[in-house]
Amino acid sequence: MKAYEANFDGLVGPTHNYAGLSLGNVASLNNARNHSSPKQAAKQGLQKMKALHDLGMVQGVLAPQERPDISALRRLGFTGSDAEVMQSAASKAPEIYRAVCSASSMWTANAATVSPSADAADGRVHFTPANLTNKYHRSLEPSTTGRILQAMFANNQYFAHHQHLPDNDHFGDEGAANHTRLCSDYAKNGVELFVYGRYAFDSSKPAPQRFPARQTLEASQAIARLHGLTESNTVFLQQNPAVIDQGVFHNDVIAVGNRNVLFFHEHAFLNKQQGLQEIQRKFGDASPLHFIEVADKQVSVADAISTYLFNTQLINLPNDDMVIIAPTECQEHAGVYRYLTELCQQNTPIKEVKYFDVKQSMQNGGGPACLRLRVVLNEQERAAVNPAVLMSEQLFVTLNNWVDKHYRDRLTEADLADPQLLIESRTALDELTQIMQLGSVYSFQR
Ligand SMILES: NCCC[C@H](NC(=O)CCC(=O)O)C(=O)O
Repeated sequence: MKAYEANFDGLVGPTHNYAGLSLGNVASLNNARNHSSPKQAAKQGLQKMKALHDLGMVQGVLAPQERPDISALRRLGFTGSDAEVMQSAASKAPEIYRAVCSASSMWTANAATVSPSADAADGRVHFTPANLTNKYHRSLEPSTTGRILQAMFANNQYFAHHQHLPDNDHFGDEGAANHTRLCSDYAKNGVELFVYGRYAFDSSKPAPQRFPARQTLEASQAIARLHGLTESNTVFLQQNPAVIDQGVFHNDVIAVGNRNVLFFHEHAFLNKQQGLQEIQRKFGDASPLHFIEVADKQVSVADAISTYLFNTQLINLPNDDMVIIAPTECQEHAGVYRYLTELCQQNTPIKEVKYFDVKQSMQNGGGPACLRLRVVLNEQERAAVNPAVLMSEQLFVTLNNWVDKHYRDRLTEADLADPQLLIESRTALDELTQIMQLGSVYSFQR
């Protein structure tokens, strides 16, 4: 049976803002406290989704989360009406308040790890929401993410949903941002590559010194067990601690894979040669595997981080050409633009680059690849997906109108404490759950 790679992009939420919450993420810290435009951010995301849909891809939408997260504040001892909770947290604990306002669920590469049915022992598609323990603002996401995924992939004949890993740094898990799958054909058994930043239970092993490693080996191994993967279709590779210390907070800032291509920077991995050999051995030789390695003298790690050359989507169009979906920052950087232009003329499956403006997201360290969760689906599985979450001409128009109706053009830190913002956000999400037929996934609806 034919299988497709579907991309589920995060719809940017109404509180999108720049709060400088992510130590180790250069863009997040550099843009801290700038004003944002939630409306523009949501529309940039919708444009990318619609463009991929128009290219003939299966494109879906993942709903945003409820922010500010009032239940998180109540759990921390803030009391009174919702407006009182907001205002007392904003004045007494502004750093906590900013965290509970983050629209960070927009980066759905961190929503979950997904294994296709062709790889899993029980022949189902497996989902494990990421616990995102390393950053408080992101640790608020997994339970709601789980509910949203269950509402989208509701048929347990085809879809298996796991609880997120234990909420502890030992099992720090950042989802698909540290996971990529190589295969000769989406429908066939592939090699799932898990990239981790450190060992949780062995402090003698290499680890970054300056910035946190968000993903542990033990978390990646647990996901592989839960999904029923085997030794022969998994590879665990350590990220180079030196690049984490330069600002590569997820592997998808320095490497991306699709089908028979792994595109990565020279300094991405520790024990690179050994790792690549293992990938090649497990991939087999039924079809050619392309390792496209970018040397530091071609593009430095710093330039990779500022342009997000590797936070690109590698997709196969229906005619089977492989295309790179890149942020316009790559086009604006002379060296990276030259590299990409030359890449398309070489003898690799990559034939073309398409550039998209996702600046509102980029300014928080999220490129095109951060904005999407990949789910490989065969025809039966695809037919079992909640149809209201799949992009179409109609859904594109509906969601643009919905954004126009509910979103602000401009948001500053002071605006986050406005009780009206909570009302606007809940009104918008309540309507969205009807549009996307999700049921009552948010706390305020339960
Ligand atoms: N995959 C991209 C994730 C980007 C995300 N940024 C943030 O949460 C920044 C939020 C802020 O600083 O307002 C992160 O670092 O996890």
